[in-house]
Amino acid sequence: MFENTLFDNSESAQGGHFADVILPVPIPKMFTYKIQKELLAEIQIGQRVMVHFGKRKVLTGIIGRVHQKPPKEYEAKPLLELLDSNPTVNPLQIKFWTWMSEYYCCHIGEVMNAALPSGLKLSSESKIQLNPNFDPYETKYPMDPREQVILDQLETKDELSYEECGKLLQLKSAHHIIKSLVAKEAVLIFDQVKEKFSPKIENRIRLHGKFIEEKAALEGLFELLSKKAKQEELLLRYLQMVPIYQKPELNEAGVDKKLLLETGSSPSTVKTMVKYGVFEEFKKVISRFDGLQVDEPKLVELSDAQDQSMQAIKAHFEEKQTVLLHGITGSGKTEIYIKLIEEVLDSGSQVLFLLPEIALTTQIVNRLQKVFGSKMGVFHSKYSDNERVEVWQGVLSGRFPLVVGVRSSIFLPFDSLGLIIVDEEHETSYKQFDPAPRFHARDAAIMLGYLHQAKVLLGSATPSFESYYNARQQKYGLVEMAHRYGNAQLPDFVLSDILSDKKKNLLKLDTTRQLREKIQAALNNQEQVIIFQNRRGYAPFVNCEECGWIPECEHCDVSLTYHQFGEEMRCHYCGFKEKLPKKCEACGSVSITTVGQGTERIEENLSMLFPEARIARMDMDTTRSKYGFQKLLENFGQGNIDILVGTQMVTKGLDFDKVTVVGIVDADRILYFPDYRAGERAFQQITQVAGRAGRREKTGSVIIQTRQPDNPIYQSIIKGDYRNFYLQEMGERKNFFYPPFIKAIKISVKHKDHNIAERGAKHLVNLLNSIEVKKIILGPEKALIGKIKNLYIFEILVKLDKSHQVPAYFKQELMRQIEELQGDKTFRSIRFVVDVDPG
Ligand SMILES: Nc1ncnc2c1ncn2[C@@H]1O[C@H](COP(=O)(O)OP(=O)(O)OP(=O)(O)O)[C@@H](O)[C@H]1O
Ligand SMILES: [Zn+2]
Repeated sequence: MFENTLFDNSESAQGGHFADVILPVPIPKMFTYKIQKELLAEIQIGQRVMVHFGKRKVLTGIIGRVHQKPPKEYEAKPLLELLDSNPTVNPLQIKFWTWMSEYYCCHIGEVMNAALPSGLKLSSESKIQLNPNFDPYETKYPMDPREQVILDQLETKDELSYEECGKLLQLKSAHHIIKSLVAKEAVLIFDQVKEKFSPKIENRIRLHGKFIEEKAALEGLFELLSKKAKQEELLLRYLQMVPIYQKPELNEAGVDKKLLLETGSSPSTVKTMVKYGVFEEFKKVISRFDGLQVDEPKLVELSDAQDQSMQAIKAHFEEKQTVLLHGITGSGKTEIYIKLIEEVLDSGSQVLFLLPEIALTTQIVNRLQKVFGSKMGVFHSKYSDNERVEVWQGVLSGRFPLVVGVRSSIFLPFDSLGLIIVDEEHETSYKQFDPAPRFHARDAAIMLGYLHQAKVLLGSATPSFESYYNARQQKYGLVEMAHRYGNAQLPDFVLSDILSDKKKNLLKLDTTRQLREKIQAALNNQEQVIIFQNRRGYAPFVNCEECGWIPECEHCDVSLTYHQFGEEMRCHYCGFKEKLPKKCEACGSVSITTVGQGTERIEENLSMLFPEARIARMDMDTTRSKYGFQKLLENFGQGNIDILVGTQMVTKGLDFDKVTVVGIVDADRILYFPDYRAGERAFQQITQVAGRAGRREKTGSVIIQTRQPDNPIYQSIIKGDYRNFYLQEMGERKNFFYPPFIKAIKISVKHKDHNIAERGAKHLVNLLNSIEVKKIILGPEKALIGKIKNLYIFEILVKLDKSHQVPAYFKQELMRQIEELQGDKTFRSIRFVVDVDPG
């Protein structure tokens, strides 16, 4: 049984076999449990087990190691139960988790927690409910008496926890009983913290079995119905949809009742035929991935430029693991991805296609779906846990050799990746900020590729400076595409001077004359407009005109954003809400005004300026629902919207024929962010949003509203001069010791007491200074937002020499020092948040 490479047989002591178990909790090590003799033959690395943790808790863990070394500090408890007969997690994944915990300074249990959908992590809090499909009189499975006890109980109670089931049966763990009930489709498991599972259920109709078994019965039926036209028609329709003469087995699954009714029969006809036993009606839980509409695949031929790029990528792959595809907006990178994916799938390997955010998935998923159909699993952040489990199982079973997903899809149980594509690799949403592991999915994907010996393709019109640097250093292959697909031209840029318009009285509701004229022209031609402003809400803050008082959040060091919808002020950091004050709380004046422009106000302004236009807004507030995005984008695509106003969500990946004008309301705001990356980000954001304009025949226009039209960065963007801009910025980064020339680690020290936080941070800096490696330590300094959710925050920035071993050694010492500090009574309750390669 122990062919597994991770099995360690080095030491054989008395006391039998032990398993080191990874538990989903933030503790430094794996916990060791004793393996009962009867489990020994079955146990494998990567299987899920249930174990006792602490006094009362039961948790699901993963077997990480099997050995014969009893733990020194405590007596090993026995495992409670094996949940899997085959491993849920493969050895490559355990290696990947281990790497991630070491690289990003966190615990492997935290990685496990992020990696496994909660549906796979049963705990004493997990619950079961009756499967809505279950009919005690119809089930084909016999139930054993203990199973019956649980089922009886569920007749009167909506739900039972694992613990309750155990008590009911007087068992330490009732898992095997529950497992069997799940297998018999009698119960469903759900996680208490998540909403209860509401399976997707379809009413279906099938012909009664007797007509399938005997042809004569069916002929008899036709005779019987020869005088009942409506019923006969329905029967014929059914036979058209389900060709039982050729394939009798198809009858079992029947057809969706809705579909059958759509062919024109009335519900009462169906009802009558069910009543007389011709048809059977039944319910079926259906997979969320069944029945996805797949259109006819569109055959796409690569252009010469695309073909050359594809050949160049393949040539680089001969020598290098990673290639950066730097292709301008609209150059047609997606079609190249598709061709590469096809080749890798044909060779029998798996492919992972990473996207930064769901906003992007809608259009690309549709495009990929047309080519790859049911081979493709989709994994995004708005999916419910059950859908995640379904994708997980689909990867495990081989149903989905291709997965398109957001950053957490790097954790799926791939075992033979051949290619990983990271689209829009510069995107900041690849970085997870909270909670740990604070990983960057692009960087993690490169490690994942290395573990699988898979190729990694990074794609972007505006590569991150890190990737471009690596490409110029020859670490990655570099392929560049400088022209748009077809005859499409890059858009024309207009730098529209806000101050000069203001002087001339041409500024109306914060729009310059040029922006208004361009929008009007687009509307006249039935073209579409995208307006970008990276602030949601109505106004970024509220202000007393007399004394300058600004309402702030009670729990955070930030001003409250005014949202017109709901007429309230909200904190974007903690969710705190308050009504708009009628009077100033400082001086009592009633002259309260809203200042600045969020997307809500821009939408309102535009509707006053262009009353005939159909305007919609796309930001976090309008896309909360699962299909919020999709609906908005569909509407926009169908031409039901003339102007789309939005936050960074509108800047990425969108590919619509009719967009000819893009307006950037306040470009300067993007530039003046106190961060060494502000320039890089501004270049990326503005280039990306501009890239949505004029992607077909007609050349688009981009209007950048600014107070400083002479700022050289705008010139670089307009000229599309990425390389020069990069070289300039990199000069500064080198001089001032910023990544990629050094490795950065940010440590945030948080506590509800300002003093303790500051003292703890100072103390840590002293300890870190004594670590003997080449480094610069900055801080502690009060964070830019000094308090969030009632915790004061001090930050320490460490800049490390990148040479071999230095960062690894430093991180190890850092974690040790933090652990030691937390041993001190004063500092015990401090939260230390370590962020490696901070965003
Ligand atoms: N070989 C081809 N045949 C037909 N149409 C193509 C081909 N290649 C690209 N296109 C079309 O050109 C447009 C731009 O391509 P695509 O969206 O792949 O660009 P991109 O490089 O991903 O741009 P961005 O970085 O802006 O997202 C799309 O509408 C796409 O359908
Ligand atoms: Zn707050």
